[in-house]
Amino acid sequence: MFQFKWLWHNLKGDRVRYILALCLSVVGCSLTIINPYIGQRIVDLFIASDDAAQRLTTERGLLVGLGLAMIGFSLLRTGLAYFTTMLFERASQNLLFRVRIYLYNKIQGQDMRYYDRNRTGDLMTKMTGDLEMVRHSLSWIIKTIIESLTVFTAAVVYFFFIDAELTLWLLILSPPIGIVAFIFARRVRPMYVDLRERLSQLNTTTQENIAGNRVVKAFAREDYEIKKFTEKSMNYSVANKAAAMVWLDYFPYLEIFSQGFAVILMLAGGLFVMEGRITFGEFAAFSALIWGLSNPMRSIGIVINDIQRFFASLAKIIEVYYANPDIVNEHKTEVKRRYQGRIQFENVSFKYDGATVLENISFKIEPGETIAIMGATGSGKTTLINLIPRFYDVTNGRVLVDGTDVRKLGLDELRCNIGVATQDVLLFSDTIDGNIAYGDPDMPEEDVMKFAKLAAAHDFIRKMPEDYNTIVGERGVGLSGGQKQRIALARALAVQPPILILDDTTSAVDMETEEHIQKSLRELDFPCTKIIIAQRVSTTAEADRILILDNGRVIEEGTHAELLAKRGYYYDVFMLQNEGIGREAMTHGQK
Ligand SMILES: Nc1ncnc2c1ncn2[C@@H]1O[C@H](COP(=O)(O)OP(=O)(O)OP(=O)(O)O)[C@@H](O)[C@H]1O
Repeated sequence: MFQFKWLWHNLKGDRVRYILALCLSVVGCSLTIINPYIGQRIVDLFIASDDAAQRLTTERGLLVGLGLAMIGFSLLRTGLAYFTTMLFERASQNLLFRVRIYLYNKIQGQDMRYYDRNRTGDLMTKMTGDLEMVRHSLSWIIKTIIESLTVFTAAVVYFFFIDAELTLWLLILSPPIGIVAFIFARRVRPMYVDLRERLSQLNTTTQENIAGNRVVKAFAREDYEIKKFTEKSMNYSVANKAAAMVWLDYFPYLEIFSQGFAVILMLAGGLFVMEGRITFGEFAAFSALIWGLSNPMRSIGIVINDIQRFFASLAKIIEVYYANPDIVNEHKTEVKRRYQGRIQFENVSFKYDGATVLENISFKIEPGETIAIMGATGSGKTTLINLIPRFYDVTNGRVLVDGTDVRKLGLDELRCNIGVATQDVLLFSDTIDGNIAYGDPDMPEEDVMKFAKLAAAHDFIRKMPEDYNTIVGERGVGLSGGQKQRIALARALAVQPPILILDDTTSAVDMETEEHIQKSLRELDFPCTKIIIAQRVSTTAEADRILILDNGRVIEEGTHAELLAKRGYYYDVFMLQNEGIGREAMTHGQK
């Protein structure tokens, strides 16, 4: 079975430990028949025999020996159980650790499309609850199954040796129990698949709510969110109860059958003792071991439930385990080169799941040039720049960096050559220093400060309680939008990339600060091609060229002056943004 093959594969390094644990479990559980056997001897020799009183004096040594053997085997079994539990725990925890790291690497290695399709809450469930379920299955469920089967088999074999007919009478109950268990398992399985899905929805809602708590508060939608969460929680709870209730449908039958063992033993065994077919001691041995037949039947429901949970969780983990990104680093390089920064788009088109977003785009950027991209919201600006570091691959055409198709460059080399400040600023829960030096953790503090100054962030950082060592909260909590943008800019500059991409990075900063940033960008002390997405004409005016995007097409291209002269989209935006100034100038002119 594929799932077990997968487990076996991932037990690599702990296989010997795990097999040893299974073997010791079998040995330990087989020993359960020894004490009933000793008990049988004691009853037959020293309690039920005609000369029992005499034996107590003549064979006292044997009695003491049997008593000590009972204690000894009990201790041995306890010791084995302790040791095997330890082995199971170690092996399963090691597997959990290995698989978790592997899955984390897998998730890290996925491309943007994967993140578009998978919800964070679902991925978190896979990395936590599902993995823990698999570990639990390995250390507990499989162990329980093996132990139950061993005890059951050992008891049956021992019973056969004592009396085959009485054993067959007892085993009469096994087929109906097997049938009930089979029907139960078939009915409950889809319920656990559904349950797992509901858990993932619950976690997604929780994650989105916590991450988006500011929006919730800003719109005073706490009640709505609580209601939404309660609904998801209720869904999960209802599904859980439904699964538990199914078990209750079958539980009475299994319980009755399990108790039936004791009844059959009492009736048939009693008759056999009266007929002299078995001794009192043998009857006592049956009684002492009958739990070995009934207990596995009792726990069958719990085990089946856990097995279903295990399969539902394992399926989810295997999904991540074998998910392969479309964009992979096929051209790994030993040494990462520094690019010149020449960029070319050649008839590039791009679709998101069938929807065309960019169409036939061609342009060229020479090393060191600054290109501004402007266009209405949703026109495809972010999508366009996402194609340069290969966050997505083109649908048609080519994106070339330094004359080579980006698909033929080493992915890590390519990305190391590009500094990006994204539109949604994400800072890590770390110090400001750690955030700026994210691309190069060994960066000296003076350099961190240098880049903070270039990004106009130094002054406000200085005013923070612990300067550069101030910890910013998750996603940069504690900073204003403009401050976050400036730290993100410093982070992008700090890698001194030959290609710098700024996606609306100065939208939240004031004009004066923007002026400072623009001056810094003009005077960078390393060669750098800059692509700046911006909505403000003040940001784009000084670019070497401006591209205007509309509905995924370049509709205008040229310098500030050229585009103004064209009197197209750029001119309209310019007039709109400078309406006041324009009117004033006209009034002055008329005077
Ligand atoms: N991950 C995605 N999956 C599917 N469609 C997407 C995805 N990201 C963007 N789109 C769609 O692609 C189009 C272009 O989006 P894009 O983010 O590139 O626009 P933009 O010009 O950067 O907009 P803005 O100025 O608002 O940032 C939009 O219609 C958007 O809905």
